Amino acid sequence: MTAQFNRITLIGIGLIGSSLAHDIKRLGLANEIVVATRSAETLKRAEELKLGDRYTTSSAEAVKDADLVIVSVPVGASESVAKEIAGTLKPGTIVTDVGSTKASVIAQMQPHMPSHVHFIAGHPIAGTEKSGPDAGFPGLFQGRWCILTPLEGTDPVALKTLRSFWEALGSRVDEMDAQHHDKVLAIVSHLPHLIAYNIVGTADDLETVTESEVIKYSASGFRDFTRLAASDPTMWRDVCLHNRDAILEMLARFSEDLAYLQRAIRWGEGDKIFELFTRTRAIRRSIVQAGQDVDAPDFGRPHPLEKK
Ligand SMILES: NC(=O)C1=CN([C@@H]2O[C@H](COP(=O)(O)OP(=O)(O)OC[C@H]3O[C@@H](n4cnc5c(N)ncnc54)[C@H](O)[C@@H]3O)[C@@H](O)[C@H]2O)C=CC1
Ligand SMILES: O=C(O)C(=O)Cc1ccc(O)cc1
Repeated sequence: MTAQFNRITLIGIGLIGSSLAHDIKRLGLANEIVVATRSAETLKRAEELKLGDRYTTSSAEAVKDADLVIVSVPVGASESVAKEIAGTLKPGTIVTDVGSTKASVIAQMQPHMPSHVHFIAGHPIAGTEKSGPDAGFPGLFQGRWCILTPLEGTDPVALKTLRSFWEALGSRVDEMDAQHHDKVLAIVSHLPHLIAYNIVGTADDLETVTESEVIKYSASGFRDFTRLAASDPTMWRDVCLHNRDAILEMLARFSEDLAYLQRAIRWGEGDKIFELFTRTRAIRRSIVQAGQDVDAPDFGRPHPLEKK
């Protein structure tokens, strides 16, 4: 089978970049993978893991002659990468990213992109709490959604090519505008991470319960939060700063709803508590029914209700 791309350049080779490298190699999607990252130490590790065919700390060098460039760095580093690569991109290259926020990444990158390339921002809704080149694994994107946020005037052929790249990795692809993406992700991903960071921080600050008791008796509820709260601090600091408005809106809603629950508990309003818990239980059922329960043993297989 012929490769979909001759040369794919991966800028940033942490969890997402290295997972992409594993799959591009495994599925033969490129004749050559070029790996670029800022630190020489990370680059050396990527080479030891045989994630690419060529390695460089110069992003400008790495993108020369690339057909597809995928930027997988913390969202706050997007502008510096865009500036670095702008001068060496060849005509027709598709430039994309995987950042967890989209409006800010577009604002940082788009102005620097020469008119002869196709810049289309994207976000695979797949990951773990781990980071770095050792954290990646083949199959991360299988059965998961990838959201593309094309702009007015985005070339439909380039969009189709990028879509089929993600589909080749086993992802399902949706398109939406960047602002809407940022709102949706603020509630389904960013707020849960902030709640996790906060609850684990609260437990850490308690004077009347010791740290060893928290660890010893942590039922799965708390344990699930500690997994999310172990996520990369640089990445999540950047998400907070670069999806500020949507996150603040969701935090305000969350605080109001928490106050409602607090009041119901204070006044012994069992019916209100019961009604809320019944409603939320149904959401979990819908996730399972939609084939989005990633912990299920058959996750990633095409869902029977999904039209191919
Ligand atoms: N971790 C996750 O579960 C997911 C992360 N994302 C997004 O993917 C992007 C990458 O995240 P991870 O791979 O998890 O992070 P990571 O921390 O594992 O890797 C980041 C990589 O970027 C490199 N880097 C940082 N600044 C750079 C710069 N200025 N120039 C070149 N390389 C630079 C680092 O050396 C490292 O190789 C982030 O934007 C994140 O929001 C998207 C989906 C899931
Ligand atoms: O580890 C988890 O549960 C995640 O939620 C991973 C994740 C983190 C950030 C994203 O933008 C998308 C997915």
